[in-house]
Amino acid sequence: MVERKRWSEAFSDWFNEVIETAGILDKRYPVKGMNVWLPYGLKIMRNIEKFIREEMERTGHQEVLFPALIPETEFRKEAEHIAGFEGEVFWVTHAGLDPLDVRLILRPTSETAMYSMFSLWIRSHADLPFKVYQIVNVYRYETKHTRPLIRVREISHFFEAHTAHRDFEDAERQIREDLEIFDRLMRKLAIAYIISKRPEWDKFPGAFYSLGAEVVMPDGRTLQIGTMHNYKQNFARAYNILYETETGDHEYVHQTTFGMSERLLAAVIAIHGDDRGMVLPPTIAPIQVVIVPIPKKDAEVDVYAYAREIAEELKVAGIRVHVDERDIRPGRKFYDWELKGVPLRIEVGPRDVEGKTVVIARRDTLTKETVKRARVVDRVRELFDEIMENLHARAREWLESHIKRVETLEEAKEAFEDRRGVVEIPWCGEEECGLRMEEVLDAKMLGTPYPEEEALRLEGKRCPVCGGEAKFVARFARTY
Ligand SMILES: Nc1ncnc2c1ncn2[C@@H]1O[C@H](COS(=O)(=O)NC(=O)[C@@H](N)CS)[C@@H](O)[C@H]1O
Ligand SMILES: [Zn+2]
Repeated sequence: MVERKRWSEAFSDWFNEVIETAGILDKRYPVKGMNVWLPYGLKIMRNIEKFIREEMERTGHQEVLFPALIPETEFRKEAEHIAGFEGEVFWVTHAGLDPLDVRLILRPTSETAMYSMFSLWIRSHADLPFKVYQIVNVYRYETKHTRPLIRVREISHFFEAHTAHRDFEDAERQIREDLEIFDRLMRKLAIAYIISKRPEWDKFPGAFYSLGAEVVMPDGRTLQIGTMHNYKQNFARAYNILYETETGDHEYVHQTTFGMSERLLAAVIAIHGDDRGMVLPPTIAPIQVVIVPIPKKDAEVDVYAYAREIAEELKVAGIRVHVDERDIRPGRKFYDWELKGVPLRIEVGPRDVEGKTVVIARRDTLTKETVKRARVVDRVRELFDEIMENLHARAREWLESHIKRVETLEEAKEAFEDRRGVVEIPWCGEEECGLRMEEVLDAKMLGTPYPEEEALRLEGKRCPVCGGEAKFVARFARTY
């Protein structure tokens, strides 16, 4: 197994270098926190979005597209939401030379753009459940250290699903559906994750509760790669979103949202990558198989024709394949495609042409095997499945080896010094004890495991701050 770069000083350098050299983003754009998507990176992101759209289709969410500019009057309707985002929005104050009479904000997320329209669109129980989503760029004036894909000021692939329901129970059903959608998506990316219910003091502004999905990055810090929020009727009251019930009464709808972004790609790059660069799951790789002809001078066989014939057969089989005919050394080609994370490389030399064989090299295990020409398509497909299994197993092993259950703050501090990751501590549930633990550990409380039943084994356990009976397991981590 190739030694992975683990710790922050190596990992963040590795990450920034891969983003640049593998052709994902160009960070030289002259606005801080805003980057240019390069063709290869954009193709990967589009493949991820394809799976998101499939899930939206499967679960009856309709795609919409809202304006990016929101009038201040709309933005200021829900008190908690304003408080949460006021310091994070970009303002548009002029059109041409004229100051605007109503200032506009660039959407940081689209609740305040959508919900006045929901109020016009939703009239009756027959309109519910109402389920829409969009994948757009949103803008947040992040003041912490910006990082490509991870913490940007223009989130260029912001997925936001917004739903409305007749009651709390149906909104809860939607949250369960979001968790299932997310789990199916994570399987496609071979990513292992945990879901935590955010503490009261760290919910999404305007939410009744928030769930966060976290992965553990190679430097041991966690990255939030998805969130689901139950808003109850908080926004419906502020935006007057009412529906007529079967008995003719009028009720405020219950709402939820579900959000993800290009952080999904950050997680794929970070978690599956190794010292040679990216390792892409075949599900989202723009090129799934690269064929490298290896000519020998004065050998009369034509390795290029053989390579093209194999490429054609793979293409017809629906596999994304590329023949690298550049006039450079094969070793240089191997380097380039390994950096770009292409899951399989097929090498063909004169001996392969004569023997009707090919050599297939796996990117995830860096192993090679010789395969009969006639078996190429079948073997490639088998290897894709093996690679997905292997990547998912490695991701799960990594995650599970970075979650530690302790009983005291001292043990927690040791755990963080040792390998960071997620530390689970018994907790009484009182806010001041939670905040105290964050302070002592210099870490954020991710929340409590969700669904709760997974986490018990608390009998007799005490809160390490107040000594009170522990009712919850609290998760802490150093986060991005
Ligand atoms: N600055 C950022 N850069 C990249 N991704 C981000 C950034 N801020 C948030 N995200 C991602 O966007 C997801 C949704 O953002 S959020 O604030 O948690 N939730 C919302 O905005 C809700 N309205 C759901 S759409 C987060 O889970 C996180 O994965
Ligand atoms: Zn306590």
